[in-house]
Amino acid sequence: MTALKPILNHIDNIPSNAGKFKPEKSSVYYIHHRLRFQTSSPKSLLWWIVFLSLILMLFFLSPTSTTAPLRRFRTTTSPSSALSKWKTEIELSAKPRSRRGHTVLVTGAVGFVGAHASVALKRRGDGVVGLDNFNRYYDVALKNSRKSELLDRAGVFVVKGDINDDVLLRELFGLVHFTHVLHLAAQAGVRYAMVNPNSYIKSNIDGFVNLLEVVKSTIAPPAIVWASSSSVYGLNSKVPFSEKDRTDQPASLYAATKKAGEAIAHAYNHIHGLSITGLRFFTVYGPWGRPDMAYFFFTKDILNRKQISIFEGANHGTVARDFTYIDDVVKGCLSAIDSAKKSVGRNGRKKKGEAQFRIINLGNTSPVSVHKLVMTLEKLLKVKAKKKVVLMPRNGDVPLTHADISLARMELGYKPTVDLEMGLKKFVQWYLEYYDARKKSSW
Ligand SMILES: O=C(O)[C@H]1O[C@H](OP(=O)(O)OP(=O)(O)OC[C@H]2O[C@@H](n3ccc(=O)[nH]c3=O)[C@H](O)[C@@H]2O)[C@H](O)[C@@H](O)[C@@H]1O
Repeated sequence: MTALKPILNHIDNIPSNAGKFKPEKSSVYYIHHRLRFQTSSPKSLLWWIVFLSLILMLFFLSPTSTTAPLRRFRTTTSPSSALSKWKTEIELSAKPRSRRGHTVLVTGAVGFVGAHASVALKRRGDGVVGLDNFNRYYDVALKNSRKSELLDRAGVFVVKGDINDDVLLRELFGLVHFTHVLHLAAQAGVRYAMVNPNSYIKSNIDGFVNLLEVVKSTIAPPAIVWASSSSVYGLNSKVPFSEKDRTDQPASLYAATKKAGEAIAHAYNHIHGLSITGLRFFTVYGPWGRPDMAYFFFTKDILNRKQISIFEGANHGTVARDFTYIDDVVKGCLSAIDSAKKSVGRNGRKKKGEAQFRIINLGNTSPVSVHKLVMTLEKLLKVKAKKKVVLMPRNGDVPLTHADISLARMELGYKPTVDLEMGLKKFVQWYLEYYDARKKSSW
């Protein structure tokens, strides 16, 4: 294993900036030197064959390997024909129906908002390519279902890959001239940051920077629209939350990484002339939603007669969220794409003028308490919940979110139309159908 170390280190240490990649002289020399030195006896020759096969196996199976585009083609067909099929599918999916249509790369395409937004873009005639790493933060079967039942049906091709894989990103941007990137790939969830803090840094900071690095060095960089979060308002107590309010008191690491994302976006806008719009989503919910969110697991637990915890603030203070229905958020994303101005920098060179930079709230602007959320679910599910009221733990949550959406109205013509009762009705209908069908198919 010590002999493997230099090579494994080399694979793990691929720099995030493509173009800077050079094989490390020392490790190549080391292997070469050891090979020459040790192949003198037949026994050591055998060991070296085993050793080299091991390395090759590790190299091709490693999830972060730079051979990502090639690894996809361990199929029955030859690698080159599978590669050209992959490229053709991407090009086909990227093609807008009309000359005025956009060509959008959607990161996090099998995620909740990503899947809905990709389908909406494709349906109205834009070209769409999805990118997603299908990670295991929550049920991968649900992600696969979003792919097969929503994206495949709409004709959106999804590349399986990570935003940290700059080789793959460069390949995609080399293949397709994207006019826009809808960047939704992220580590979501406020409370999970207590369990796995590094995943937030890896996706929301490293991944975002990697994407921006690749985008900024393309010949004609696309405009970027990306998902920030209402959580950046943190301990801000002035309501409703306006984009002008302070956002320097995050209550979770998740919020801190989203706030950092906004600062990073500003730097790339300022230096490289990238057109960037950050959308602060407010507790988005609806069909095909995220199982880690309260409305989703409350539904599951209520149906399973399992106790649920309802958070309340100090002195029995109400905890409430500005729950925003998925269709309203998707409309906001599409308007943000349509109203985005072009980036002004190119080829990584400095900008020639000011590029557009926006941060916009996408909320519902009518907060509802968690108690009311549960009562609505009880009514829709026709099951009484086993409730336990507990003091909101200090692990990322804030007592209240409430969006001021006047900027969204002005910039995007945004107008949310679905209230929590109507939205939950649609969610519950989907939930029962989806899990019922799965139960039946497993019988
Ligand atoms: O809008 C946002 O910025 C964020 O919205 C959600 O975060 P959150 O609003 O905390 O949504 P949930 O985790 O679904 O919680 C909803 C409400 O239920 C409460 N809750 C949660 C869990 C629980 O066991 N009991 C409970 O009362 C929370 O305090 C909160 O008020 C998402 O999970 C984040 O990814 C997103 O960025």
